[in-house]
Amino acid sequence: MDVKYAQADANYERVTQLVEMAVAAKTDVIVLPEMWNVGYALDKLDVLADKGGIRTKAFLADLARRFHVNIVGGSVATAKESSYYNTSYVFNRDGEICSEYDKVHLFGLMHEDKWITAGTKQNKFALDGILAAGVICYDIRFPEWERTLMSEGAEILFVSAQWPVERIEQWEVMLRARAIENQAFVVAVNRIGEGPAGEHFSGHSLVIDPLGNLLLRVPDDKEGCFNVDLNLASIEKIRGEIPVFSDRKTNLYH
Ligand SMILES: O=C(O)CCC(=O)C(=O)O
Repeated sequence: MDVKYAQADANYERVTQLVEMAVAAKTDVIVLPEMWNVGYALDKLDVLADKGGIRTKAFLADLARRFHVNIVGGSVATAKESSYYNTSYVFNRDGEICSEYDKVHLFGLMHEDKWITAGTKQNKFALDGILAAGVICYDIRFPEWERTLMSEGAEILFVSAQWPVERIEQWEVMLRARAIENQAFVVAVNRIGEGPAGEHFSGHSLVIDPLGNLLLRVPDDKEGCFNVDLNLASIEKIRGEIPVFSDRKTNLYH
């Protein structure tokens, strides 16, 4: 998705169009990018942040219920009490909220930490009975965070991002590593388009299997809806052959 800077109405409308495209392809789970409601309009959050996430929660719940589809709702800028957050909501097919996650690792290079308050909670949920976890953008640089989220049986890691093109090779390498080390599918959605200071986001969304193989690499700068089938049955064999979770020496780690 090309997120329009500081233009909430246009972005909600575009998400509706993209969700309609996705459900036409009989999708089970739809994944959105990071901060899709207003982009990184950090100095305008007093006006633009979604207060209490009320608009986004009603919007995603309605889409999920109406189209009977699970939605990993990327993230949006929210205002909660007297602070701003980079918040992800997950809704199941019945339009019920499964998770609310505030981004934990804030990206100092884009001054996110000056405007946004860091979350303190994990993001784990089940969709159609499948255990999964979610993180946002810079969170992927902290493998101990993904390990924490994935160590109790989660099979899919969802990632939503506004990751700039100049570090897109790092994005791909780290995501493949997160898939291999956690023996899990990684579904990573990155926005396209330009930020307010001329930052370029190339998309390059990825779906990766538990062995690190690419199942999908969306062509750069292409907006749209892209579908992949995940063979979840493969996970049991992979984790059985090389049991990294039970081989951990947690007493030696900090
Ligand atoms: O870690 C990076 O290189 C990019 C992170 C980022 O852009 C973000 O978290 O918003």
